Amino acid sequence: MDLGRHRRSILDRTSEAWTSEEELAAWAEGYEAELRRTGLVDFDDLVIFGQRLVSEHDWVLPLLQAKFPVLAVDEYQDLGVALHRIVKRVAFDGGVRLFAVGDPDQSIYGFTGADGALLQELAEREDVERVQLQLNYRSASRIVSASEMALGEARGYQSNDPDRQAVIAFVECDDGLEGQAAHAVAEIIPAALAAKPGRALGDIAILYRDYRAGDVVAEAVAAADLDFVRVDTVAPYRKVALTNWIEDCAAWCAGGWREARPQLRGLLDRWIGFHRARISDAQARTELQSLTRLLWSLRVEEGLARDFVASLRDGMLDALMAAEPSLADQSEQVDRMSTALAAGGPLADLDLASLGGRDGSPVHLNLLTLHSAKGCEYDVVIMVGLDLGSLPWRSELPAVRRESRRLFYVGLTRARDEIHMLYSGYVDTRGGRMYWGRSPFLNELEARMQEAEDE
Ligand SMILES: Nc1ncnc2c1ncn2[C@@H]1O[C@H](COP(=O)(O)OP(=O)(O)OP(=O)(O)O)[C@@H](O)[C@H]1O
Repeated sequence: MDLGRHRRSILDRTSEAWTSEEELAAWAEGYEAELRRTGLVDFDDLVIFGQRLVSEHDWVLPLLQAKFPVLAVDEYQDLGVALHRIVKRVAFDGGVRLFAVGDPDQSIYGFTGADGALLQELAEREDVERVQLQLNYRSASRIVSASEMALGEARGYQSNDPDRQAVIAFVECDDGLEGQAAHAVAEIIPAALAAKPGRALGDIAILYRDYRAGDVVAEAVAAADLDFVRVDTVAPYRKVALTNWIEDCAAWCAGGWREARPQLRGLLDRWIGFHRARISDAQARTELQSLTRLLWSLRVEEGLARDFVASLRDGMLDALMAAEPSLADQSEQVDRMSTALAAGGPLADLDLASLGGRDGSPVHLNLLTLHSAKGCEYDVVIMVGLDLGSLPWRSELPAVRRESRRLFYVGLTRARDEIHMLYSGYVDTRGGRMYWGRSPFLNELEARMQEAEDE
């Protein structure tokens, strides 16, 4: 167990759980003492202090309730004990109305201390009304059943359109990950594009376990001259509120303004939200007028994303970032965005519409880690690297193995119409090439599908 996880998951410092890990507790306490001495807090502190604030001070509750009468929590399965305790305290002691959504089967952040069982615990309370959704509007029925078989648990999910056709393919490829990526590019993608009129690259995703696999896939996709967006840790910039806002402004300026997609009002509200210091109503009005004028002047049918971002920065954004120290981390991502868009950068040729549509862009193939695919959906999902030693790792403790299985489940449930599972039967490790066979998840899934067909 690492230091961060120890701090995040054990809240009571006098408990046996804290003290029994003597060395870890000493390190954690020494680290925290150093933070306090230098007047710093780290990300874990934000949650730990928040938890202490609401737990130890009753007066905070009515204040929170007055300002936030309703608390909505999405992806509840990703919460750890500290956030869970905050939610319970403000909802059940503080009278804040709670609306929580989640799916324990998609809990894939156990390594950060997240625990899907906390959602179950919440749902089992007598004062909580539990609503279990059963109808799946996303995936064709065979995909819904296959996902349940992959999970190994009957959940009773039904597709809303039982007649929709699906492709579920187990594909063995020579040449490891390179061969799998090459096969996806040369065979699966062209066939998928041809299979449905109007389908575009943006309706297809390639999912992989980590950024190293992402590099291999990106290389194959780039070699075939396909446009793609990559959402993982080596993406050119991270998605933060400011970069999302810039992308949405780009979507609006590239033609979205005609149909109010996105709405200008939302862009303006988010702009005001970036100001941490309180601004007067008059100031806010002036800002909004200037921003509306600026965005209106930046509308173009076609143009380079680079010019747009430069104008937005010169016009207003740089001044905001300079004035708001709280935006420092986000400004760094805006700088990374500008660098990626600059001549010679990986996104140098990106046009405005594509910047606006980088999430769900109709013309860009999506390359994502399984973790970042959560919450997304595509017509066609291609999962690569489904070999033992990659997904799952070879020797995993049972709890880790269960999480790997859920990761596989998350991948499968992203697909609307087609799911392609690629493997080679071996993995390349530091110790050389290991012929451990394909993922046991595939063996089980195929056997269960066969069994169901035979019945
Ligand atoms: N009542 C409905 N009628 C028609 N389509 C719906 C309905 N509810 C959801 N959908 C569609 O089903 C798809 C999945 O919905 P959504 O993304 O909200 O599911 P989710 O539970 O968050 O899924 P996951 O957690 O697996 O990502 C979306 O394309 C959504 O538009």
